[in-house]
Amino acid sequence: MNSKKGPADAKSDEEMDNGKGAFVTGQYPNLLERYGHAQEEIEARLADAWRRLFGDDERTRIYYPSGDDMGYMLDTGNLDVRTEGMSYGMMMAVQMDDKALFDRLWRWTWTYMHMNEGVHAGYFAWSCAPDGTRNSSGPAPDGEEYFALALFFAAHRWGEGDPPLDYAAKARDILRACLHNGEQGPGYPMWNRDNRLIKFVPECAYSDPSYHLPHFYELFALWADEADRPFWREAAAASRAYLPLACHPETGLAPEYAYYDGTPNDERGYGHFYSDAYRVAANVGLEAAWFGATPWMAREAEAILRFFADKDPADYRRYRIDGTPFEEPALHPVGLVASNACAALAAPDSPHAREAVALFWRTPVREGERRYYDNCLYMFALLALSGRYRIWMPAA
Ligand SMILES: O[C@@H]1[C@@H](O)[C@H](O[C@@H]2CO[C@@H](O[C@@H]3CO[C@@H](O)[C@H](O)[C@H]3O)[C@H](O)[C@H]2O)OC[C@H]1O
Repeated sequence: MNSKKGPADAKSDEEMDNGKGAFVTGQYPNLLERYGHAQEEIEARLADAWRRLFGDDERTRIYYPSGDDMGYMLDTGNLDVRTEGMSYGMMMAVQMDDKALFDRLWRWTWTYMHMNEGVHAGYFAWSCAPDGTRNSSGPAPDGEEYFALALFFAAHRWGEGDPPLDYAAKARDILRACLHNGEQGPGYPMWNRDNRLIKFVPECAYSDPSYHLPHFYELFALWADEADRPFWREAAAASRAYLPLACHPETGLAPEYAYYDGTPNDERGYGHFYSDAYRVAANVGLEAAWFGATPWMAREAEAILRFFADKDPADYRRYRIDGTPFEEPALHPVGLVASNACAALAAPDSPHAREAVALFWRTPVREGERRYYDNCLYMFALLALSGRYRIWMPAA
């Protein structure tokens, strides 16, 4: 891996796709400051959002302590606990250097969600009730990928502890299951071993564009089992090649689910730009902050920013990826505002980047029943736009 190459030094798409690995910048753009906010103001906003999400404000909280040493993130709209939310909470906690919170979330996850046996052994049940009862024995791969990276970062910030706080060992176990389940008995890998694309669920043959995190896979290529490192490097390249196929060239919108050739998958009625898909903009933004933007990433960010520039969040809808609106309103407009703002990291000079970030800055965290997903995307956006969403490397 090369180092000290900043986001300004945009790489060609080929350079990112050649399987040789991306660049660690070691520097994180603070777009909020660049766009005129004082550092104290930014810190205050971060602290306030953190309090609202993880404190005891019943209007905005999404975290609930449980017993002496556990806690969970509640999907307040569905009244369940999801691997998505638990892994997001862990990623937020490690970025904010809150080990106590991280450990509470991980203990809950390990106790109630981790599966030791059955066809999905080594994975985590994607949805549980707040008392820990499983609602499903199936996993959702976006949880596993976030768990793995959050655990590596925890190991690098705080060191390995006793099981289950042996973070890096657990991260490697998860990634091993993700690639090798099914090789010696029943089960399915979470990545298609031939095309190297992440699946929507292990037993299906299609993908969810918002699950593609090439910037995570570059780091798995450094820290996973040695034998699997080449796969992770290739998975990063495969995802970078896949996203341009899945995202509409004019609007930048991705469908929730897509086939391996990128075409929207309407089989289950989710081949449109809806909740899951909002994360593509945030992912592109974070990848740009970490490793720089390829020309495609900059074009993709510009397209999304342009598409939403003349739209009022109160009127956000479900859209076909060509931009045709449905009557149905967006379920998570605050999350969409937040993710769109992140896209500015890949195109900071685009004419709509400042407006998107200003809109986010004017938007408060969400209150009410549907707040969980919005507020997760909100916190990630605040971290990314302030240069506080970072790669934690192993101590030298
Ligand atoms: O069928 C399930 C499938 O639903 C599950 O996917 C997880 C849940 O949906 C995704 O995020 C949701 C986006 O919409 C918001 O309204 C929800 O609050 C979010 O949770 C999430 O990324 C997936 O992990 O995966 C397993 C399948 O069996």
